[in-house]
Amino acid sequence: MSASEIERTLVRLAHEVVEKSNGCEGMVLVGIKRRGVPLAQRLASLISGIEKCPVETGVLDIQFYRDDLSTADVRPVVTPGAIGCDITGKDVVLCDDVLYTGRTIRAALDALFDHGRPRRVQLAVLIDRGHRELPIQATYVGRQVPTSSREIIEVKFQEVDQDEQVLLVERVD
Ligand SMILES: O=P(O)(O)OC[C@H]1O[C@H](OP(=O)(O)OP(=O)(O)O)[C@H](O)[C@@H]1O
Ligand SMILES: O=c1cc[nH]c(=O)[nH]1
Repeated sequence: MSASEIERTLVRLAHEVVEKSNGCEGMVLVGIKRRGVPLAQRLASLISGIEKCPVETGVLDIQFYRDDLSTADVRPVVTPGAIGCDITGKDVVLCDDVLYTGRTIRAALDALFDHGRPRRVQLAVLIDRGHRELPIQATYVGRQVPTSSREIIEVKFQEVDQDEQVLLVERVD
């Protein structure tokens, strides 16, 4: 995906979030580090522009220790720290760049509920590449990309990578 395709996709996702949520009252977009954070901030800004109301954002810091991208033996490590917003009673939209096995989102849900009790939690991802290992599904998907387990989706955002594109690359062992 080029920068303009990413932009168009985010505009569509923002409209979908507003439509499904019937506005943005009580909404908090929580980004998963690293690239979920700019995703949440950009969507919040777009939603805010559509609805003419402020939209809060937060951050969850979840990192994985894993030897490769396909094994089930991964350990999510949630970095304790402020999420940066109050989520109790709120309509939380978790945001991440890629949805793959679903393990990051499972860890994110655990971490989220350590911070409070949201009214509802939805999930927005830029890319769903399949290969789920847990029963997790995104509410909002930018693009479904069928992949083989030898392939990797590389999302590059200006804020993190000083580049803006999505690539499908072959994994090198
Ligand atoms: O569904 P899963 O199998 O958990 O994979 C998805 C996660 O993998 C990527 O993060 P990564 O671990 O590569 O960290 P990074 O974004 O900090 O590079 C991506 O940003 C998602 O958070
Ligand atoms: O292909 C993948 C799988 C997990 N996370 C990514 O960023 N890309």
